[in-house]
Amino acid sequence: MKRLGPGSVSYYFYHEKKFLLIVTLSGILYNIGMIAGPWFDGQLAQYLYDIFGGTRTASDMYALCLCYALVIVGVQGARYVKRLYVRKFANNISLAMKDRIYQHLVQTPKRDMEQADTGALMTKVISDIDTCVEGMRKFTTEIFDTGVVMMTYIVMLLCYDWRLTLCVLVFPPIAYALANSLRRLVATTAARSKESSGALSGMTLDRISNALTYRVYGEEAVQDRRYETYLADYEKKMILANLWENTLQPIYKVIAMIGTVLVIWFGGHNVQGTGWENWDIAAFSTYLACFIKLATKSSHAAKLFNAIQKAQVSWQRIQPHLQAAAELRQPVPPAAPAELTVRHLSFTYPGSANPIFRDLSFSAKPGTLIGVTGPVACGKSTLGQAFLCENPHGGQIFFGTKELGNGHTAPDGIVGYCGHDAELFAATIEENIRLGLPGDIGTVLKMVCMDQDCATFPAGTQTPIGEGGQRLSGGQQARIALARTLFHPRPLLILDDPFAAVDMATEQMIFDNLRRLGSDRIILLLSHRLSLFPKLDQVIWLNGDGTAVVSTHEGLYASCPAYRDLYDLQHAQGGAIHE
Ligand SMILES: Nc1ncnc2c1ncn2[C@@H]1O[C@H](COP(=O)(O)OP(=O)(O)OP(=O)(O)O)[C@@H](O)[C@H]1O
Repeated sequence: MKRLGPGSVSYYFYHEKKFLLIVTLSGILYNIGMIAGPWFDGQLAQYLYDIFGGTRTASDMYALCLCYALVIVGVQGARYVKRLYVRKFANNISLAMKDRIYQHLVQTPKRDMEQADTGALMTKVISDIDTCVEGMRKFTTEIFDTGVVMMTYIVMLLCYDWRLTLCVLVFPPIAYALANSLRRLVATTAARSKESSGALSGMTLDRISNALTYRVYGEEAVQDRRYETYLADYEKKMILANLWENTLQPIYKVIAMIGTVLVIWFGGHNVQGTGWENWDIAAFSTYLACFIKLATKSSHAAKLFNAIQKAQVSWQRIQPHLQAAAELRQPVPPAAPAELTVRHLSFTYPGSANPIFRDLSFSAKPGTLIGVTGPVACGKSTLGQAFLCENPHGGQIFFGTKELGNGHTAPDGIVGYCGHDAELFAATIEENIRLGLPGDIGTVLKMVCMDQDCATFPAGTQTPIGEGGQRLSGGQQARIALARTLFHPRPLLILDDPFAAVDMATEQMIFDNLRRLGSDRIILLLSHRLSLFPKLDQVIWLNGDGTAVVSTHEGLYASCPAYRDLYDLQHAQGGAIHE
């Protein structure tokens, strides 16, 4: 049997089976109890008639009222339980879905996330989950509130007068049919309003994050006008969506209620003894009350159709995220040092005809420091990220006998990565470095020459650094990010321009520390600053046209004019030390 996964709706129903059982039992109790209302209403009318006629006393009426009150308490108690657990059921599903979506989004390759409009994506996904869960909640509730209760009402009406019931039951299906025929329109307008809401969120995020740039370059008025157009579009689409969703409700109700005229006409004949059945006042009142409740319920069915249709549309959009998040990665302990072998590695960005690099092969033993450089935008960062395997690459990367495959293999305990972006978060320095790993961070702080900076902070390593590390200088941010990479033991380190924001003396000190630390590690140093390259064991020069040269500093200096020119230029400016 196929196992239910988070990419299937049934999975969520199945996981909440306990709450569903409680909802089912209390729902059946409540809805069967609902027919007691019309029955008691009819009896009350009859008792009143009998009291005036002298065949009953006031104490009979009191007893009936007491019974009615007790039944109401029981029925409403069941309703309370049903509603409470239906909410719990919906909340749990919403939490489970949001958790999975969150897991998926944080696993999405960073470049993909940057290319997607993150604000719009988040708004759409979260509101799609809400719509979807609302549809599931309504479906669950209405099975009882509409399905079971309508069946009980129909059975009761048939018992009172089956011919009249067949006549009056013609109208509610007309209301259903109308609601059903309009559900696509309702879903489409709702989907458009959601898209517009997502675009507005993206625009808001952009306006806030780039506020300074817009202000400095006098772009504020232009951006504000742009924002206004998004706002106006959102307003228009929201109004349209609400219009289709809510204004048709009274029309459904009127159609479903047309049968009331027949009930009064033919029911009156039944009471007079000239109709299909012989009724007393109680029967007439019960039948009328029951039919009105049935018609009201019928008009609610439109809301159910709309909710389910919208939920289906939302489900189709979030399902791939939920499905993809099904295979969650678990962190594993650091791998042992091993040899790195890269064979015929190639990478081309999706949609591009030109590879960033192709047929790149090299190997390195533990303790090797490899420099990667080349002209501006030659693909250094792209090569570094190939080891994270976030995007599919051609060729093979072996670490020992393990192939770093295409797909998400980053937490395999092999690769440590320090990217261009420090990716610091609003927490203390220590928390940013640790990321949950126990141990003393003092050593790595010394290694990245950050220990003295920390000593000057008011709370030392416990100092909160703000969102993105905004309370630190660029150089401090870069060193904290490097400290984090070094603190988490990995045998293969990819360091993307880690010295870009530090002075040359600090760069030298950190490098010497790296050399000591790297005695059993392989370190790839991606940089356009060549001052340290003479000290590296291997250098990879990316030409920027997809080709590359793998050699040493001396080898490249002798054979690659572009490398030599760049090195000499930096050396002349005091940026490189040729040994
Ligand atoms: N997500 C992407 N999709 C398509 N092309 C991309 C993407 N990211 C980068 N590129 C392109 O790939 C090329 C290499 O980019 P990359 O960032 O790897 O170069 P780099 O050598 O690290 O750059 P720099 O010299 O600025 O440090 C560039 O031409 C860039 O425009």
